[in-house]
Amino acid sequence: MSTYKSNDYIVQSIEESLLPVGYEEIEKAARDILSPQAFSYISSGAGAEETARKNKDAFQKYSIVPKLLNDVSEVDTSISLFERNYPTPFILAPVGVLKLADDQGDLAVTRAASKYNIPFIQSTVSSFSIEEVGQSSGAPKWFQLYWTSLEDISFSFVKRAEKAGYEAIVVTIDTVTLGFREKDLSYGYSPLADGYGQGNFESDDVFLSTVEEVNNSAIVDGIIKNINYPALNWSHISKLKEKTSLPILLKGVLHPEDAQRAVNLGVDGLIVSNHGGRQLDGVISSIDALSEIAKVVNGKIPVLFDSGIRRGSDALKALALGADAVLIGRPYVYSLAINGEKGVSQFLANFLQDFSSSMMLSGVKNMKQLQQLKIICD
Ligand SMILES: Cc1cc2nc3c(=O)[nH]c(=O)nc-3n(C[C@H](O)[C@H](O)[C@H](O)COP(=O)(O)O)c2cc1C
Ligand SMILES: CCCCCCC(=O)C(=O)O
Repeated sequence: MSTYKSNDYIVQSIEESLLPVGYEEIEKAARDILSPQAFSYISSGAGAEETARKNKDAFQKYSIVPKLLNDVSEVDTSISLFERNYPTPFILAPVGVLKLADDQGDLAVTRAASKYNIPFIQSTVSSFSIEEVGQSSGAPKWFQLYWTSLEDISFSFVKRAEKAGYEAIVVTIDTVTLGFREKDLSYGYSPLADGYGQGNFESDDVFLSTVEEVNNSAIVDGIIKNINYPALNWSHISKLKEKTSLPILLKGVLHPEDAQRAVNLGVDGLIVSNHGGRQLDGVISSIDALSEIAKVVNGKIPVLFDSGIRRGSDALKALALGADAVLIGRPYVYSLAINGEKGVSQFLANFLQDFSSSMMLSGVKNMKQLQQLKIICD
């Protein structure tokens, strides 16, 4: 369903109110459920968490200027991306090690996503394999690639994703090495060591042929060695283009010149993101980076956005500032921790209600009108 009438979802929300409604309450409930280490891994940012804070604060600088009396009795939230129609402009961001939040991890998330036909981007370091996630539900699936130091492993993942029916490859470019995450370091904690991030690796023949012994610690060491790849550069993206016919998106773009170069190279889409403040601390908030990048790209390829989306009005601002679609991250991970598949499903119902109400209250009834919505910056 892509057209909403007033309060389509709210009835469902009240009947199934197992999940807190507001983001802060959801985060608090997840904190109460998860171990301190797990909560810290999900919630924290790198360094002094300056960027993680900026992501949140920056949204408040932007104000919506509604234009009213436009008969919004029905709003159409549908979009089209890579020649496919989607009922909403939302996508679930790639999040590794989801078993940390719930035993069913990626499987629970994709089942919830399928109810709303929302694409799920599976992480390279997912808890389940491409094949398991591929078969878990009818949700559209994209694959997020951490380039590996042994290229054959990267290409093996891409081929497996193609075979399993995935519809796009998202190359994360901001994680050539892991950010300095002070809280995780203080705890001495890595969810990889708990075995939560090896779904794709333990089922990959090319990777397994590189480890001396097939046991947990060899696999974990192998993953860490492989996903740290500081040599990543534009030539790898060109090479990937030759290897797959799937659309390729770059995730983690913040500089307009990188956006321009990606367009020139024939990349199919960009994700403006600072990885939720988890990589380089001190970088620009994603929302502050968005408009300039959208301007440079000028509609040539889709510009997606993440980092800091918590509510419908945040999504509204990002879409009005030039995003073609928006990725949701931490809110669905906390909802998963609180109530598994049902938690994610409930969160999405509330989020969609919030978003469609926000459209109505802004006086816009479709994505085209949303792109024209006036936003002022303090
Ligand atoms: C626990 C966690 C794990 C993540 N794992 C990945 C990952 O494997 N690959 C990736 O590209 N991004 C990963 N991200 C970043 C998200 O895709 C997204 O950019 C980020 O969550 C956006 O910030 P927000 O959640 O604050 O909105 C992860 C984020 C979190 C919170
Ligand atoms: C400790 C393993 C890290 C894998 C990378 C997952 C990720 O992107 C993140 O932000 O965390």
